[in-house]
Parts: sequence; C-alpha cells; structure tokens
Amino acid sequence: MTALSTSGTTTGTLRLGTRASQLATTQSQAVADAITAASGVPVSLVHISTAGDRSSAAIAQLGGTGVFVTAIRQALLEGTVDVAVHSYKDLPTLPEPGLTIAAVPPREDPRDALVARDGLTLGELPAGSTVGTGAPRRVAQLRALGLGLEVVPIRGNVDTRMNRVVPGDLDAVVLARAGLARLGRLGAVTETLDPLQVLPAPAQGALAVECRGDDERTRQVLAALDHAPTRACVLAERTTLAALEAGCSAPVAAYAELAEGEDGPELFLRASVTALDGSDGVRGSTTGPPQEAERLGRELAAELLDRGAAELMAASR
Ligand SMILES: NCc1[nH]cc(CCC(=O)O)c1CC(=O)O
Repeated sequence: MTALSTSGTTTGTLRLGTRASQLATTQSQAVADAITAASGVPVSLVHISTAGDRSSAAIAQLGGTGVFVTAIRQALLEGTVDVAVHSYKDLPTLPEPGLTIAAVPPREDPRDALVARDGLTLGELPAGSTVGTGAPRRVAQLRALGLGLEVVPIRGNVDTRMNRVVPGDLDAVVLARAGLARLGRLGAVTETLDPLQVLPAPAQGALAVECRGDDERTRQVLAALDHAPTRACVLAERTTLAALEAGCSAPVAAYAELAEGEDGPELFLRASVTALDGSDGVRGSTTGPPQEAERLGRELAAELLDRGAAELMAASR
C-alpha cells in the first residue's frame, strides 16, 4: 500500500509527538513501526519537552501525571504533530475536546514488578526492608500487606529508579512490569506481583494512540492498530476510576481480564481502594460481557463507595 498525501505535512509522513524519555521514545517508535507495517505510511518522531520532565518535584505536587500529557496534547491540537502515544494510565479520565483515542494496541502484562536485591521476592524481604515507589496506590497496598516493609517515596525514569537498588540505598523498588518489558529490562525483575497482593493501576500496561478528532485520514490509519479486548478492559478499569471521582494519584487500583465463558467472552473486573497508611481498604469484583464494560465499572465503583471508598480516599489526601 502507498502513503496517501493528505496529512498535516505535504509528504504524507505522520508526525508523532513524544517525550524524550527512553520509555516514551521506545513505545512511540514501536507504534510508529506498527503504523508503517500496517499501512505503509511513514512516521517521524518529534520530541516534546513536558513540565514533568523539566521538574524533579513529586508528581502529585505538579498536578498529577497529567503534567506529562498536557504539552503533547497541545502540540496535537496546534497541529505541530499528528499522532501521540501515551501510557494510558497517565491520561486523565476526562476526554480531551478535539482529540480522540484512535487506537488501543494489545496490552503488555499489566502487573507490577519487584526488583529486589539478591533475587528476593516480596515475602522474602525481611521486616524493615526499604522498598521504593512513588505511586500512592503502590505505597498503600505495600503497607497493607503487613510485612513491615518501609516504603520510601522515589521518582524518576525507570533506570533512575532501578539504580536505587544498591548496597547502602534501597532493598527493592516496585515498577510497572510493562515499562521494563518495553525497555528490555525484564531480567532485573525478581518477582511479578500477584494482583491478589498488589492490584495494578487502571490501564497499566496499555497504550493510548491519540489524534485530532477531525483528522479522518489519521484515524483510519490508526484504526488498524486497535485491539478490542484491550479497549474493553481499559474502559472497565478507567470507568471505575472515573466513577470513584479519583485522580491518578489516589490509592485506587483496577484490573480487568477477559476469559472465555460458557456464553462467550466474560470480563472479570477487580478494584480496590486502600488507605495510604495501609491500615484499611476495600476490594470488590464483578463479571459481565465486555460490551458492558462501562456499566461494570460504574457498578463496581458504586459498591466500593457504599463500602467507604470515599472516606478512605479523603483520609489519604
Ligand atoms: N507512572 C509512570 C509510568 N507510566 C507508565 C509507565 C510504564 C508502564 C505502563 O505503561 O503502564 C510508568 C512507569 C511505572 O509505573 O513504573
């Protein structure tokens, strides 16, 4: 197939805006390659600097992970780029006027991963061990395990965080397995955390490929990358988060899986809200057809709110 010449540039090349971090450029390049493989359309990467990259303040203080997204979306809306690839879990739950998520590619393993000294697992770390993570959801769930772990707030890119596991610094860090997979760093993982212990963040491991809503040609090109099962799971998880009226920095986890049931595909959705100090929490689950992902998310959130989720989140602020 040959490239059509109706994009924002005269050459037919799609311009894909990306942050300069290694994770962002790696996943952007993977999507760029998939676009070209599926449609023959050439894609060029354009680096964009965001407030989150320029500051080393805690993400929560900068206004949440949305800081990584704003500058990229601005470039899309201004027309300086045609496509953006986001880590889906970093996107605010409110849709952005003028933009559309044109593709949700197949998801990576969404679970969290432990990178610990001496090959240790979570259960093998002695009480008092230091475990680094910046995400309130991970902080709360790690404390709730009751293992006596000392959770230490850290941030920075994947390599910066992994490099903290050295004698005299941290005993372990917890990261998204998907980020390590994309960077080819799975060899450092000492345990993939069971969702029964640490439930992943809504949309963790998934990508959102975004373009302007009125850019029909780009929408059509990107549609070839869409994976309906991933889209349904992410929709269920993010609807739960939105219905809890929680931001991305609330200690909220949600994880949907698709399995083949007797009457067709079944979506199994779990969610939790945990007090930041780990002293209390609520968990719930529901199942139903993937076409009803939004209803499942709303109903699970309503159940958790009934059981005290709002109070847990308020106490965690
Ligand atoms: N919060 C930052 C962030 N946003 C997306 C990923 C990579 C994994 C993913 O796509 O979910 C990470 C790193 C991490 O949580 O360790």
